[in-house]
Order: sequence, then C-alpha cells, then structure tokens
Amino acid sequence: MTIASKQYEALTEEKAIALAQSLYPFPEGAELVCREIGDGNLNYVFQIKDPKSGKGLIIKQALPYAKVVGESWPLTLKRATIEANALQKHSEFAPGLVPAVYAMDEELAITVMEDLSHLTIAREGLIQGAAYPKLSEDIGEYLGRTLFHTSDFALHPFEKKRLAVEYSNPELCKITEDLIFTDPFFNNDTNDYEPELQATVEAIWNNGPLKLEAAKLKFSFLTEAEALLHGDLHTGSIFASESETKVIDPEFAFYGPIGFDVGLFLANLIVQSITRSGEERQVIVNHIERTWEVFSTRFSELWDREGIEAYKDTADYKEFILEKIFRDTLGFAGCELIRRTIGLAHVKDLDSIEDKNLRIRLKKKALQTGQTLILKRSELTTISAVSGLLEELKQ
Ligand SMILES: Nc1ncnc2c1ncn2[C@@H]1O[C@H](COP(=O)(O)OP(=O)(O)O)[C@@H](O)[C@H]1O
Ligand SMILES: CSC[C@H]1O[C@H](OP(=O)(O)O)[C@H](O)[C@@H]1O
Repeated sequence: MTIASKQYEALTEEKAIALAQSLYPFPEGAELVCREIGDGNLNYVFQIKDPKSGKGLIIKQALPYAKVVGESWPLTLKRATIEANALQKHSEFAPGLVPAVYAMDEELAITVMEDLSHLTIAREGLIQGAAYPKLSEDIGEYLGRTLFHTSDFALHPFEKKRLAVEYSNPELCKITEDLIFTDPFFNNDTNDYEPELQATVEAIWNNGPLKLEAAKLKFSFLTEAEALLHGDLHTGSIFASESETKVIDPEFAFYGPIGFDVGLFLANLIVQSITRSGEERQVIVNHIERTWEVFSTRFSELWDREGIEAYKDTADYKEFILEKIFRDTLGFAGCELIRRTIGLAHVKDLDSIEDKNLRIRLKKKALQTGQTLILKRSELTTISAVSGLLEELKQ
C-alpha cells in the first residue's frame, strides 16, 4: 500500500493516529491510543492500538539524525526505505520470520508494519533466562534462506547487481565500519568502558597481530558483496516467544559478506553464554551449535537443489565456500564481542550486571573470547571447536 506522500515531518502521537486511521480498517468509532515505544539507537517507533478490539499496528519513522546522539549526527532518511524493502525481500525467502509490511512512504521515511508486541525482544527475554526453544532453528533457517537466495549462487548476475545497487547503504555501513571494525581497536573518543578495563583495552590497541586481523575483516566487510545482509542481526533485532521468531530492523541491509549476519547473531548468543551458568548456559551453547548446523544445512541443501552457479557441482567448491563463511563468521563475531563491550553501543546483557566485580570479570571474558575468535578463526574449523573454546574460557 502507498501513502499519499507529503514533505517529511517528524510524527507526533496524534499525527501517527491520524495516519494509522487512514491506512487500516479499524472498527467504526474506535478510540485509538498511541505510544512511542522506540528503545533503539536510531528511530521512533509508534504503536497505535484500538484497546477495545485489540487491533493495532506499528509505524516506524527514521529521523534525519541518529536518535541516540541527536542532530549533531545527521543520518540519511533513505534507511527507512532500505528497511521496508529488505523486510519484504527477506519475507519472500523466509516467510513467517519477519513482520508483515502494510505500507511504506519514502518522503515520510516510515514503515507501517505488523505489531509484534505479543512477543518479547529476544535480548530482554534471554537476560531474564528464557530458553526460546525455536530461536536457533528459526534464525538458522532465516540466515540460510535469505543469504543463499540473494547470493550469486541463486540469482542471475544482472539481478544480483541490481539488488546490490538498490541496497547501497553507505552511511549505515560507515557506522558499522567505524563502530565495529575501527574505533574499538584504537584510542578513539567514541569508545566507552569502565576504568577497570583500561589495561585490557590498551592491550587490544597495542596488539599488532589482532589489529592486522581486524583490518582484514574490515576489508572483507568493505569489499565482499556476497549476499543481501540484514546488517545488524543482534538479539535486540529479534522478537521471540516459545513458539515464534521474527526478525526486525534491517535498516543496515546491504550487499556484504555472508558471515557478518551469522557472526553478529552468534556473538550476541556468546554474550549470553558468558553471563549464564550451568544448565541455562548449556541451552545457549546448544543454540550456538544449532544455528550453524541449521544455517549450513539449509544453505547446502539450497545450493544442491536450486544453485545456478556453473561450478556448483565441482568437487569441494561448496565446502570451500562454507568454510570461508565459517571463518568469516568467527572473525565478525569476535569484532562484535569487542565492540559491544568497549565501543559506543553496548549490550544490556553485560551492562545491567549490578555487581561491579562480576561485571568487569565477565566483560574481560567477552574481550578475551572476541580476541581469540578473531586470531584463531582459521584453526577453529568446526562449531564444536567453538563450543570447546567457550568451555575452556568459561573457567
Ligand atoms: N513490529 C514491531 N512490533 C512491536 N514493537 C516493535 C516493532 N518494531 C519495533 N518495535 C519496538 O521498538 C523497539 C525499537 O525498534 P527497532 O526497529 O529496533 O528500532 P531502531 O532502528 O531504533 O533500533 C523494539 O525494541 C521494539 O520494542
Ligand atoms: C549510533 S548507532 C549504534 C548502533 O545502533 C544500532 O543498533 P540498533 O539500531 O539496533 O539500536 C547498530 O547496532 C549501531 O552499531
């Protein structure tokens, strides 16, 4: 559905209600209520609801700047169009795993979508100890399907390159290039960490071999247009329940290295494996293993069944590609672990730990795990080797 376009203006709750009324068949005389519920770093999210019928929808609006910083950090409104289009493109391949998009408007920089508030943001649930039994199956499927179907292994090269142009997202990529791949490895003002981590952080800045590997990973991110990525697949971008999983917020979508999406998700699970113990920790380790198993099985099966690449049946080629994706996955996961601990954008899983000694100890563990994943990514050739590493570093 398209909206009669007008000039960009930031929505208020009243304006969001008026817009929702014009877009959705709410019952006659419904008295709609609206709340701005955005808790992310960049955008506004309005939830509009008819309390009587329970019907509702979400209007997400991009601001011409990053919400977390303010007008001093201008940011393209085009990200809203990228997000709406990526949701729809990914739903072609992973139906049921993303919210339905009801409408979008490029001028207003809005996406009107299904209200998922019957679910919980996975990060919040995981912090409370949720197990989310379907999480790794669903995200493994989502990753296998979206990444295979948007790659050169599935698309005509003209279509793949058309999509790469459509999803050119330089400003949002620059945020990732800075916040994930650069700033945490240098003494940069954007970094944010407790004084107790100073020595550990300086050791990262002074670690030549680590910085060389971080530079290589950044180069992959800058240059390898392998598939249409979600681009920011952390557990705050996933809604979940015992029986459902939905991926939201692909405003960082672009053509990049496949391992980036897989690695970001695994890194955010690894944070949970660091904060949990006993049986609850094992649930997360199982999710880590299962995500890779489901992703690689689905990718491999789609390759065999639907692959169009002339070399697809050449001995060992598929295995070479999957090994490359796995190596990249571990490296990108390592960078995400480091930036979520000492960079600009932290994670609540670690920051909300009240006991300071424990918090610092676990943050050091996250940094150590991140560094090991980056440095040893060529030696860790199986997902069980990664579980083994997590077990070793647990002590
Ligand atoms: N479709 C949705 N249904 C219900 N709540 C949503 C939906 N999309 C976003 N939200 C809420 O808004 C918050 C911020 O959304 P998100 O897309 O992550 O914004 P940002 O791009 O600013 O990070 C989410 O954590 C969630 O609470
Ligand atoms: C100033 S952007 C920082 C950080 O925020 C984004 O996450 P989200 O939109 O989900 O809050 C992204 O991870 C960026 O790196």
